[in-house]
Amino acid sequence: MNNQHLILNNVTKQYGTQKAVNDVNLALHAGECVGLAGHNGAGKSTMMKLILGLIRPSSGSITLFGEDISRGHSAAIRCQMGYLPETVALHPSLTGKETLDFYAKLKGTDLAHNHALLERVGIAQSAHKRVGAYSKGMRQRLALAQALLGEPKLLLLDEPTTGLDPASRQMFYQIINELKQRGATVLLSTHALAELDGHADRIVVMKNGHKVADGNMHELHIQSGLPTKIVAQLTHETALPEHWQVSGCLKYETQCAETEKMARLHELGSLDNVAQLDIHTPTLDEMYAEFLKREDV
Ligand SMILES: Nc1ncnc2c1ncn2[C@@H]1O[C@H](COP(=O)(O)OP(=O)(O)OP(=O)(O)O)[C@@H](O)[C@H]1O
Repeated sequence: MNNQHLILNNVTKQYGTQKAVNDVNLALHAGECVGLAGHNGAGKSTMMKLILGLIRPSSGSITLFGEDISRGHSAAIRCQMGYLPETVALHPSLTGKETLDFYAKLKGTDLAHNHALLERVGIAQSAHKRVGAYSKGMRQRLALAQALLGEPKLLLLDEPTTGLDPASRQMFYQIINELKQRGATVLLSTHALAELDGHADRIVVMKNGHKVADGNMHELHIQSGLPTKIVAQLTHETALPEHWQVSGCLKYETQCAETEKMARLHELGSLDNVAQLDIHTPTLDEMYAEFLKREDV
């Protein structure tokens, strides 16, 4: 069975002379959480709007759940999607429950599930409070509940954790995990890159409308070309190749491409020779900075 929920095939979206999304290819699979990173204006929101069918591609095609949606979505496809926009405008005089009921009616989902949904995002006790009296975190939780209506198979979240406290972020990623386990696909854009480590299965980096990197942490490390640093404290004097530099008493360090790491470790010989070993891989922020330095786009 094809587990690709979404396929973007050479998708470009042009406004006048500017290409907000430029020849992007992307496939998202069932049960996958993909982080979408990029500076302001990189094309992240435009990509989400294209997937949602709010705008149409200037060229290229988009396939969602096996259906070509480049010229519009069917109602059946729309029901399988959930969207949390970057800025959520909720009516301040409605209560949390009334707000969710309103969106459920729009989406045609069963209102009977709404209380459980409010419980799931942790605001059931404030269900009858006016949204105008909610904190920013509570409003974001309510907006997330709205996006979860009807158990969507594809969830698009535009900077969902901005302004959330650590406990709310944790709850948020817990819900994403549950969705993934049920086979849903999550595409999440963020500026808080470090947060994606451990939560996103893959990260896509956008620059000036182009996709400049795509992969899991290990693949991004290889794509970035940044070195891995290995520091070894040995138990006794050992002859090592000259790319190992002395950095202390019986302490050696070397830098190499990620793909050479295992070969370098083998050079240390038996593990009995090694008292301590530290392997430093670049952080996601360092890799991201490296991708954005590239001048080819
Ligand atoms: N409707 C529009 N008309 C003209 N230009 C647009 C339109 N929408 C987006 N753009 C341009 O397309 C580029 C990409 O914008 P987009 O909103 O997709 O970026 P983004 O990565 O989501 O940025 P941010 O992180 O600031 O939300 C920007 O240069 C923007 O000015």
